[in-house]
Amino acid sequence: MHLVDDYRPGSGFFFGTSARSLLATGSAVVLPGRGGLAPKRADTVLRALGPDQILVGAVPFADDAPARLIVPEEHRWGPPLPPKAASRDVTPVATRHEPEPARYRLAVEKALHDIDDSELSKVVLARSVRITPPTRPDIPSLLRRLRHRQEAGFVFACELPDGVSLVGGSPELLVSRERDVVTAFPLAGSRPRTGDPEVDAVSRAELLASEKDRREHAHVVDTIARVLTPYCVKLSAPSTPDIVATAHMLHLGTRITGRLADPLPSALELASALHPTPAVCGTPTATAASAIARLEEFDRGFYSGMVGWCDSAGNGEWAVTIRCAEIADDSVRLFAGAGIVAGSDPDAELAETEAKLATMLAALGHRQEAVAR
Ligand SMILES: C=C(O[C@H]1C=CC=C(C(=O)O)[C@@H]1O)C(=O)O
Repeated sequence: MHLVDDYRPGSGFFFGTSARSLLATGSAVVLPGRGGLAPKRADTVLRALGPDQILVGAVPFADDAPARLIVPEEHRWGPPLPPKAASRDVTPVATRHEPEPARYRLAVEKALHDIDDSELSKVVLARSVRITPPTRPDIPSLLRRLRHRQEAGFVFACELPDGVSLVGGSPELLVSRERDVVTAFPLAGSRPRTGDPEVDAVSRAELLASEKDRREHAHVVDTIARVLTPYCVKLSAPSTPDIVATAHMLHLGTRITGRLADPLPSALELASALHPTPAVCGTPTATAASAIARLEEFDRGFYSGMVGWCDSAGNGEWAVTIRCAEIADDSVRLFAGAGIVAGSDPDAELAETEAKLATMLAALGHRQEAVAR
């Protein structure tokens, strides 16, 4: 028995790292407010919290979409969630794409023109896939299987209005704050991981040597450093990225750490100052956000937002809401995106989003039917 087994669909929240797990239930306070505004208002709520109270939830990608931030009735911390391998009987599943893969490719081509013709340097273009599983997935089992594919990252579940559960296994830390120490660990620049050690060794080397991927990565590191600098007395980041591996992907990643100045901002204030980073939006942010609104054909919802917790002292952890799905009674909607910069190849970006979608699909026990291009 793990505390995840007490997760209550309808009113639960779970956030697990490799160090510990957090389970929250009920809602003493539901914060009003849309996307970007909700975390700003939350600061007043944070200051009014009792010493044992926390705030948990998820913020969507778009500034004008409603956030889901709550003060739960109760919460418990526990040991890390033990991983569980998915069943070996992986079944193919019919998928509905938004947009169709060929249109996604076209959107990448249009983004490449925008990058040539305007101040846009990077834009993250996403796609969504809807599947209809025979029964609604059981959240504790799904979280255990996601943990198996994401041992170093974050697994989360958050109940949204209208009976929808947001569930995912994200490899990316947006920001954490513990006393006066702030950490961000942005990822950008990717290759699919095959599981064949020789092929993956070549991909790792290629990724580290790729000028295009290093540029795509640098946009995120530079922006995060620029946003965090005014809050810090000291901030450092290695000049060369590392490789962060998940079950399905290899990413370039850079751990950024800093010492915060007084008065200490809360983890939520830092997260909302950073969101949306160029790992999910682009550079410059406003130009990339309008390119996304023009080129993507679906509503991102909570995908590419942030999910996490913050306590009354302002400590907390917020992950980037990727490798996730919105689960409803009759369907499951998965999301994945890829960063586009000058030199990106539309076919490779489409393949990258497919590999990213495999994280959730495999945890759900499925694989996608071959995608027609
Ligand atoms: C936007 C996603 O991934 C981000 C995180 C890691 C690598 C990324 C990339 O290489 O494009 C993306 O920036 C996603 O998984 O949907």
